[in-house]
Amino acid sequence: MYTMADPDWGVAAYTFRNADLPRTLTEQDGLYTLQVRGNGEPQTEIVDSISRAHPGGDTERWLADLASPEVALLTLTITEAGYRAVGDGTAIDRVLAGLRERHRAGGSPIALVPCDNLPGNGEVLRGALARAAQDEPPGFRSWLGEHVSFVDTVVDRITPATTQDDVATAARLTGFDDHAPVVTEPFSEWLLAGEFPLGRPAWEAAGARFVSDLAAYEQRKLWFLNGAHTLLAYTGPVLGCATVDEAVRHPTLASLIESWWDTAARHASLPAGDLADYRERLLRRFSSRGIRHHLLHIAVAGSQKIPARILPVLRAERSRQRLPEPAIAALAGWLIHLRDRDVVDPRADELVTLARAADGARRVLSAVDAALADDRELVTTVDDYVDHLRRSVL
Ligand SMILES: NC(=O)c1ccc[n+]([C@@H]2O[C@H](COP(=O)([O-])OP(=O)(O)OC[C@H]3O[C@@H](n4cnc5c(N)ncnc54)[C@H](O)[C@@H]3O)[C@@H](O)[C@H]2O)c1
Ligand SMILES: O=P(O)(O)OC[C@@H](O)[C@@H](O)[C@H](O)[C@H](O)CO
Repeated sequence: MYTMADPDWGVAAYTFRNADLPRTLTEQDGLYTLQVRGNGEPQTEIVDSISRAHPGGDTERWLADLASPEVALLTLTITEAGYRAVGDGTAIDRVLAGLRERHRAGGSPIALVPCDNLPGNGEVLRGALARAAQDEPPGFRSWLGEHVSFVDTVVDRITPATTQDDVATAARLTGFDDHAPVVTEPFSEWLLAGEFPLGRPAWEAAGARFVSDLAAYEQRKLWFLNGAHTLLAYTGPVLGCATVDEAVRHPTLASLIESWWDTAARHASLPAGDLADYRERLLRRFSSRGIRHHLLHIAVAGSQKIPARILPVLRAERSRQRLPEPAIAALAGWLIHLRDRDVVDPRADELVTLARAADGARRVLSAVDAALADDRELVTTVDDYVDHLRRSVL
């Protein structure tokens, strides 16, 4: 959507696992409908920035694109877990293969732009590629260090998975029989920090902002938005809520969210006025009836999200001897999820076994933070909160 603001640029899009989506997009000339849903009738826009769409398995094409000096940058949206996966066929492995090809073909510089919800996502990607490249020849490794730029980003726009109803609505609104529409909210923020050695689209024409340091914005978004989503994703289903908008209307969860934001605000870096505006707007965004954002879709890969979103605030509170209820609730809800649900997480097997042990709270905490696992008062409180949450259902 941002790239559409600059007609000089286009996107060659690759999926990782999904072979149907590139086929669908190719059949409709790369066009798709963006359905923006506020509280009234959805607004629609046809996005035309995808020039080509390919399945990730099209290795020859991928390597040729990455080798081409016409390609100035690569954005990645591969989930938090995608940066952690190592070995053949992983996203990091494929990016490294592409960069190797680029180096061989003359070594034009390139910017890598990760768009996943991780603190310091540019640095996370740099670290993952450096680890994957440790046995590569020194010439290639020094090229990676000197000619590949890592751009930090914060992407802030709630965009749930597309449903069959969304497909039907898109067709009704536009007359275009689109099989790959995207539903989103009116709010949109994209912040970036880093260098683009071969240039970039004029994304600022569509509202992107380029800043020198993203840390405070990352913290605001990951703690306030994603932290609240994580809290709701693990507690909401226990209390019978299926979506974010249902959860923020549930009195217990609504008060947990407010309490989470009060707690996070005590430790956040941005000025209080900025945080107050952000949370006021967040409440409206979460309450929107136009967006059906399923909690169980958000409740994946807790092991990658809780350490970045909940634990920094919890540690800061524990250092002041406080036991913040919303952070305890998030951990208790996560334990219940690990015990009762089908768990999707790169550490699922390990975590499910730990959670189902007699001292599950301590063991699960030890898998994400050894010091917190030694905090007996915290562990007991999480255990008690599991019972409290379960009793709340009756
Ligand atoms: N949807 C949103 O509201 C939103 C907003 C801001 C940021 N994000 C970030 O984008 C990420 C993806 O969200 P989405 O809504 O597009 O999800 P999605 O499920 O629609 O897409 C995830 C994509 O990542 C790929 N993937 C999954 N696991 C992977 C792995 N281990 N390695 C490589 N690729 C993998 C999938 O094949 C798929 O193409 C989120 O995890 C989040 O960090 C999402
Ligand atoms: O899988 P996650 O938790 O990183 O993301 C799920 C949602 O919280 C997320 O997609 C938000 O909608 C998004 O981060 C809003 O900008």
